[in-house]
Amino acid sequence: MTARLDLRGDVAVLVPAAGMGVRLGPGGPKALRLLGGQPLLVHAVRRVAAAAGVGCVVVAAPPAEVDAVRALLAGVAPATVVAGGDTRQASVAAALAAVPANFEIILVHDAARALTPPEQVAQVAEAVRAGHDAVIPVLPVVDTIKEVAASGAVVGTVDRSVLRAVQTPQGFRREVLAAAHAAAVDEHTDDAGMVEKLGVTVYCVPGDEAAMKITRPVDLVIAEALLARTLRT
Ligand SMILES: Nc1ccn([C@@H]2O[C@H](COP(=O)(O)OP(=O)(O)OP(=O)(O)O)[C@@H](O)[C@H]2O)c(=O)n1
Ligand SMILES: C[C@](O)(CO)[C@H](O)COP(=O)(O)O
Repeated sequence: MTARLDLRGDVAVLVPAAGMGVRLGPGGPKALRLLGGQPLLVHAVRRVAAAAGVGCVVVAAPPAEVDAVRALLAGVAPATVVAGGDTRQASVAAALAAVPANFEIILVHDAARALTPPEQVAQVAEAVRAGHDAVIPVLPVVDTIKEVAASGAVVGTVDRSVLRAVQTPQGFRREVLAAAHAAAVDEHTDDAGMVEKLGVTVYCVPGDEAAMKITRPVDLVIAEALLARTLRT
C-alpha cells in the first residue's frame, strides 16, 4: 500500500480520464481498467502527484463514475474530480474550469499514459516555467511512414527525420490553454494542436517510452511488462 501524497506546488495537472477505450475492447471505461491489479487512473495520478511542483490535480471522470473515482483516489492524492465530456477536448475544458485561479502553469495528461514517470511531468512543467508558452514531450518516429491513397496505392515515402510522436503531459501557460479552448471551433486530439491554431510556438522536450499510451490490447501487455520491470528495479 502506497501512502497518500500531499500536493505542494504551482502547477495544476488536468487528467482526462472519461474515455470509453473503444480500441482497447470491452471492459468498461479505460481509465478504470486494471494494470498490475490497479486502475490505470491510479497509476497515472500517483505518478503525477509525485512530480516536483505539482500542487493541484483535476481528473475528468466518466460522468457515471464520478463518485467511484473520488473514492478510488481518496487514498492516492487530493484530486478534484469532475464529470468529463463526450470528447477528450470537452473533458479537458471541464477540468480546466475547476482549476483554482492561482495556478498559472497547467499540464494536461492522459490517464491512458498511466506509467509516465514523474520526472517527465516535472520536466514539462519546468520548460513552461522557463518561459515557453506551450511544451510537449516527443519521441522520434521509428517506422518508415508512407502516404497512401484511398485505393491502397503508395503516394510516397515521408521524410520521418522531421516527424515526432507526441506524448503527454502537455504543458501550457494557463492563459494560452484557456485561449485555445475558447477559440476552438473543431475537435482536436491534443491541446497543443489547438494552441498551434492560435499561432503560438509549441516547444518540444524529450519524451519517454514509459509514457506510451495504452490504446490497443497489445499496449496493456507491453505496459504490464514495463510495470514489472519498474517494480524489479
Ligand atoms: N470523452 C473523452 C475521451 C477521452 N478522454 C481521455 O483522453 C485520454 C486519451 O484518449 P484515448 O486514449 O484516445 O482514450 P479513449 O477515448 O478512451 O480511447 P478510444 O478512442 O479507443 O475510445 C484518455 O485518458 C481518455 O480517458 C476523456 O477524458 N474524455
Ligand atoms: C494527446 C495524445 O495522447 C497525444 O499523443 C493523443 O493525441 C490522444 O488522442 P488520440 O485519441 O489517441 O488520438
